[in-house]
Amino acid sequence: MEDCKIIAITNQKGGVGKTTTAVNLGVGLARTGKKVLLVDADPQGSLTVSLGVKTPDELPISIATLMQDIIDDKAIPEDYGIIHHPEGVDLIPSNIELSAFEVGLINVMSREYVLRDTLELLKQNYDHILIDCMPSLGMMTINALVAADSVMIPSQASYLSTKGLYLLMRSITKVKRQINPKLRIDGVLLTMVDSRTNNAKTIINSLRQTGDNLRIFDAEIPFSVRAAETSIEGKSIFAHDGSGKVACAYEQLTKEVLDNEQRQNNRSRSEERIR
Ligand SMILES: Nc1ncnc2c1ncn2[C@@H]1O[C@H](COP(=O)(O)OP(=O)(O)OP(=O)(O)O)[C@@H](O)[C@H]1O
Ligand SMILES: [Mg+2]
Repeated sequence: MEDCKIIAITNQKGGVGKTTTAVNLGVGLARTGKKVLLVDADPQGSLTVSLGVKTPDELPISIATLMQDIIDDKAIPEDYGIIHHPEGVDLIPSNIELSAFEVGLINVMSREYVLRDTLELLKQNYDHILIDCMPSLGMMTINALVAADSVMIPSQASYLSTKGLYLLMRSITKVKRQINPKLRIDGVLLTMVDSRTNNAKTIINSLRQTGDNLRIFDAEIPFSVRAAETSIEGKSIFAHDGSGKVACAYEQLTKEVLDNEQRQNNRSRSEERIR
C-alpha cells in the first residue's frame, strides 16, 4: 500500500482525550474501509486496555520488544506481536516495560529514529498508523514525532494554556527543523467540550496568540459519560453508543481527516507537476 499516513496523537498534558481519540478515530477510519494500525506509545498501556486487553503487563510482546529488536538488528516476523481487534483495527500494545525501555534509549545510537525504523517495516500493510503518545515530551514522544507525517493535538478547551501549547510547539518545531522536515501539524482537536461553558472564541483567540496559526478541527468532541464507559468495555464508541453525539463527532473527525488528506495529496501532486 503506498502512502501510509502516520499521525502522532500527542499532548504532554494528561487526560485530555488522546487515547480515546486514538481508539475512535482508528475505528472510524477502519469503518470507511481503511487499514489501520494503532500504536500504544504509553507505558500506562491505556490504549491497549481500551482495546480489550485486561492485563497488558502480562503480554509477552509489546512496542518495547519490537523497538528493542530493531535496535538489536533482529528480523521481526510478519504480524509479530500485533493484536487484531474485532472492530477492524490492529494494535501494537504497550505495557510498563516501555518505561525502562525509554530510559535505556538514552544510550542507543540514533535513539530518535527507533520507532520510525520499526514502523517502516509495517507501513506497507496499512493506510493509517495512529500513535497514542504518553503525557510527556520525553524520548518516546520525540520518537513518535520523528516517525509521524503529522500531529494531532487533542485538548480540553479549559486546558488550552498558552504555556503548555508553547512547550509542545517548541518540541514539534525542533523535531521538524532537525530531523523530520515533512512533519505537519494537522491541528488541535477540542475534546470533552461542554457546550454550556465552552467559549470557543476565547480559546481560538488565545491559540492565535501563540503565533503559530494553529488549525482547530471543525469537529469537536462533546463531553459524555458514554465516552468514558467505552474504555472499560474494550470497545469503540461506535460499538458502545453508535447513535450518540460522541460517535457522531468522531465520525465527523474521521471525515475531516480524510478530506484534509485528500487536499494534501492533491496539493503535492500539483506541486510535482509544476516541478
Ligand atoms: N468526550 C469525553 N467525554 C467524557 N469523558 C471522556 C471523553 N473522552 C475521554 N474521556 C475520559 O477522560 C479520561 C481521559 O481520557 P483519555 O485517557 O483518552 O486521555 P489521555 O490524554 O489519553 O490521558 P493520558 O494523558 O493519561 O494518556 C478517560 O477516563 C476517558 O474515558
Ligand atoms: Mg492516554
